[in-house]
Amino acid sequence: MAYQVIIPAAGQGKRMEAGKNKVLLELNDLPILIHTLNVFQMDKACDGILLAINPEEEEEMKMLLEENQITKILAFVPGGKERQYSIHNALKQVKKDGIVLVHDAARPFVDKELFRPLIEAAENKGAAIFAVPVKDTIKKAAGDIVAETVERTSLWAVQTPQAFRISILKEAYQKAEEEDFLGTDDASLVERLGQEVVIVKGNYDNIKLTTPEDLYFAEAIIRKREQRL
Ligand SMILES: Nc1ccn([C@@H]2O[C@H](COP(=O)(O)OP(=O)(O)OP(=O)(O)O)[C@@H](O)[C@H]2O)c(=O)n1
Ligand SMILES: C[C@](O)(CO)[C@H](O)COP(=O)(O)O
Repeated sequence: MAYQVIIPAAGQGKRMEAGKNKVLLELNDLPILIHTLNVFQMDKACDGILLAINPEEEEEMKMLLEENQITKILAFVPGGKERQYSIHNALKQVKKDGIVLVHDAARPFVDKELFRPLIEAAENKGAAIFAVPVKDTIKKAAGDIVAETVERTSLWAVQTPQAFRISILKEAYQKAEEEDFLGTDDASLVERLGQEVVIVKGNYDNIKLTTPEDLYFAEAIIRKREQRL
């Protein structure tokens, strides 16, 4: 059940329109990055964190981690131009075999109590991802004209963490680099090996903070959690 986790945190947050890396924005007086790192800092099964950062933010990030007693960092690695390249830089530092998770720093509400089935699926089948059933109707378009309504029952909105046997993820990233393939998630690289990827149902709270509206949802999720305490 033990795992290492790669956390990409080197984005620019352009869609958040905050003029800075969105994971440095504060939620409830704590940077989004710290909310996310705390999940893994507190998870006994997490052996270590490999954090991909923008080198220009290294000093600020290291100070935040020290202030918040994040002690499980195995490596700080330089982010790349794309999310995939940031993760690849971190993956190169992952030494031992076993299970690795990849989790967006921009998803602070992930529930570690749901990790067990995800990790067990990766241990048994090699690759597993969190996802939730799509709630909206999805259509393909040609320009602004509907081309097709996609049958919804087989559609999932994919999240992170995504969990992999380290050897499989390394092979997938190697192939993607050799073939100059760029995917929007790690599982898409693994699928290109012909590897089965298991879907494990996540929860709708595990949103990726991407656009300004997501911060409203984030405040509501925090309030809901505070009411439970
Ligand atoms: N070159 C990149 C791009 C993204 N990320 C990280 O990958 C996660 C998911 O990416 P996304 O939500 O797209 O973040 P940004 O790239 O910052 O957002 P935008 O596309 O709006 O700039 C985030 O935690 C982000 O920090 C990264 O480490 N390196
Ligand atoms: C990996 C991911 O979070 C799964 O939904 C998503 O694809 C990341 O997309 P982004 O545009 O890099 O945020």
